[in-house]
Amino acid sequence: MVRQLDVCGADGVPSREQLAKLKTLGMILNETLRLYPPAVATVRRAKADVELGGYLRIPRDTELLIPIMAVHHDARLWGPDAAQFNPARFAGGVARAARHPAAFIPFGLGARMCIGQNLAILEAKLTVAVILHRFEFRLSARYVHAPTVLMLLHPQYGAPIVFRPRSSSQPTCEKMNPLTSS
Ligand code: HEM
Repeated sequence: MVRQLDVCGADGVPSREQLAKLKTLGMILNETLRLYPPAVATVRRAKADVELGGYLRIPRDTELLIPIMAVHHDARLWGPDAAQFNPARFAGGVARAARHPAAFIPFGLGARMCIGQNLAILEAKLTVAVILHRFEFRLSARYVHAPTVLMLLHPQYGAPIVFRPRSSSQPTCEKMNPLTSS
């Protein structure tokens, strides 16, 4: 059961402990994007003949599929627990989470990487914080784990979640709540 994430004190300023909770939330989101990247692959076309790593010659105009999902699940990069949900692997930052600094690529890489990356992460953090401010929740017993791809990765049978309103005696976070602050 997910219970609580107060992200600000009574004065609206996050404490050290609350900042630590936000960092943990970022790690959880990263680990979710690692195991279940919504964009499972991206494509690049070589503008010129190029040699990769000294052993692979790629002729101009070749299209390359970059398998984001496979890179994120590669045990050579992520270690023997690559298939496990372990947000702690991001404790030292994204670049140190795997054996290669560019192993985590849910938003792509380089000049054409996702332009909405920061917005997407901010939205996700705010959404979780606002939900946790008002509800406790847990996965429904009806949930079936069946990630599948239809353009994007998504749960084939949905992700039913059971919400329970939190008691009103909990501390409030009005100043950081974009839905209620003026
Ligand atoms: C979790 C949310 C999102 C994920 C996982 C995601 C993922 C991606 C990926 C993998 C690419 C291709 C990057 C590459 O080939 O290197 C991409 C491109 C792009 N994304 Fe996102 N994206 C997300 C949210 C958003 C949002 C919120 C916006 C806009 C507000 C956005 C706008 C774009 C645009 C415009 C491109 C094309 C960039 C270019 O070609 O220069 N994305 N995204």
